[in-house]
Amino acid sequence: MNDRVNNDTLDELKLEARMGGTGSLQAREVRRIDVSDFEARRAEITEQLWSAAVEVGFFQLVNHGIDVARVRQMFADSARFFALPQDVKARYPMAKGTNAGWEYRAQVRPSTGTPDQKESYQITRPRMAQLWPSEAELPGFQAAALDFEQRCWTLAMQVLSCFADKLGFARDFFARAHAYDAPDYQSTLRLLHYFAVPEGEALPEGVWRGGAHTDFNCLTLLFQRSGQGGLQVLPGKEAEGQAWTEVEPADEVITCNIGDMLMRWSDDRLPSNFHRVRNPRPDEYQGARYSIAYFAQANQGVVVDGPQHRHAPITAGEFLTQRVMANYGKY
Ligand SMILES: O=C(O)CCC(=O)C(=O)O
Ligand SMILES: [Fe+2]
Repeated sequence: MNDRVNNDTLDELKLEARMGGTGSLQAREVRRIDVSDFEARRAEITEQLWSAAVEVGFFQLVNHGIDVARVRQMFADSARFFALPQDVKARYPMAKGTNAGWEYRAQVRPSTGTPDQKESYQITRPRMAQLWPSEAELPGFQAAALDFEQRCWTLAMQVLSCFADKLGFARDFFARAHAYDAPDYQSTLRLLHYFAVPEGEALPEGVWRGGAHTDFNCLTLLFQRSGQGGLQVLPGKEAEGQAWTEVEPADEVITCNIGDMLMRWSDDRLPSNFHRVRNPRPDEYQGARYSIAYFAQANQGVVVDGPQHRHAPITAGEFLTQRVMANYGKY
């Protein structure tokens, strides 16, 4: 590792550690970008995605081609998974650093120092040996999840192809960097379940459903359910101000955010952004919250190197290891 890379990591960690406070709230427009008729409207869509990404760092896709019935089915499958007995889920544990398998109240963000009030099941296709629940435990689950994951990849690659055009890369540059059938593919579909808060109870100060963080990857597609709010975001360029914006959930839209890997790959033109999931207030729906995230992150052996080489080249595999180490001190 050279000095420049080390400094990047330290600066990011310092910033992350400062993000644990409540901050303030600020209404901001969350741009909705219609991606229907994608090939015919590519030029227009590219401009809209690029300006939302550069100016804000998060945005929403509508008419994105993943049918809402399919999204709802995936949420139903996710709920079926999390409803399995604990000892069944425990047969499919996530090994550290693999982004594959089940974890329970385990993720501690540097911003909070306390475990997020959630469980998750992550699917990273090449690492799933022994990690799929059996057909007897959860009929149809594996096939449905794989189908959904592939749809997410296709959509993420469409969005990234627009960024490739603007960055001066070949249009299929990111699709090759995230090659679907490669053994070192490491993009992840993550099912999330945030626990219900018992009626009349409030979680203690400093405990979050999801502590503030940036994502490490290139692009995140985040699916949320109407009525299950709590996501708050901070535009990348305004991180220091700590004025958070609430994102209203809706079944039909996909909230996207830029992650640290694409920030680096774009020579920092596309900012990653902090986000978090707050606890429900006593006057709000306090039941369980489910969300689904697809993290597009380049295959392990691919070298991340921006068009203007602002940062030292690094493989996507090393980059992720470094981010995990910086945040958690171990891999
Ligand atoms: O559940 C959400 O809305 C956000 C999840 C998230 O940010 C993550 O898993 O990285
Ligand atoms: Fe995230």
